[in-house]
Amino acid sequence: MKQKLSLYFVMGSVDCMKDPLAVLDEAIEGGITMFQFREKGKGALTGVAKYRLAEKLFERCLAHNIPFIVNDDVDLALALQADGIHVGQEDEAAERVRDRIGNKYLGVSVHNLTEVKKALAAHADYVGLGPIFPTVSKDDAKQACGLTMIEHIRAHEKHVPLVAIGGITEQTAEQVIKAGADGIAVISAICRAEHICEQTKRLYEIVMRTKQEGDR
Ligand SMILES: Cc1ncc(COP(=O)(O)OP(=O)(O)O)c(N)n1
Ligand SMILES: Cc1nc(C(=O)O)sc1CCOP(=O)(O)O
Ligand SMILES: [Mg+2]
Repeated sequence: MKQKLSLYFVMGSVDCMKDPLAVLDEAIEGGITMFQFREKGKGALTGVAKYRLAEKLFERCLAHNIPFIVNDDVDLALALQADGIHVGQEDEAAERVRDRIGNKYLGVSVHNLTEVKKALAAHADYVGLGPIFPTVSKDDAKQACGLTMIEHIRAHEKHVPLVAIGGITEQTAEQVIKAGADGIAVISAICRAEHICEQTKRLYEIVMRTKQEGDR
């Protein structure tokens, strides 16, 4: 799991400045290790249109052996037979989601150590900690928790697979991994890049090099 979390790309049509399929293709070519379909926000697709887009993005991931995770929508994840689901503290309860999805991947958003322990008790496969830095991609994001929260959680839960999210860029990725995250989850660092493939390659290289330097 920790390897899969290394460069976790989160995206929906609203985040993209061009065709989401083209964005995903370039990100895959650049080396993403996991993908989350997060169709959310003003102008997001719903119903059949959402399903059709998810289906096409999933096909791309399947062809390249990239785990395809659905954000929030457990019914969609089950209908597509996706690889997993990501839920937050205000979504369907993690225990119930675990019951519904069997052994598919379950990711849970956390903001502190108490929530990490609860997520582990619900048999989450990984936790998503954020926002580490201020973000432009989530309207209802909490206050940034900074690198110290990664260090704090890692000091108390040495083995939990943890991906950091929120405002992470090429400039901050190294510090995030050094603080103890197993990977970075990003929207804008990839979606807003002028050259998506090259930018993704740079992020991948930073994460992998920093993990190797730390023997992880
Ligand atoms: C990897 C990852 N971590 C955290 C989140 C945030 O989930 P949530 O708090 O449920 O907020 P929404 O993304 O649903 O707006 C995430 N999606 N992915
Ligand atoms: C989807 C999401 N969840 C967050 C959390 O704090 O749980 S922050 C966030 C948005 C991440 O996008 P960007 O890389 O553009 O900052
Ligand atoms: Mg959610």
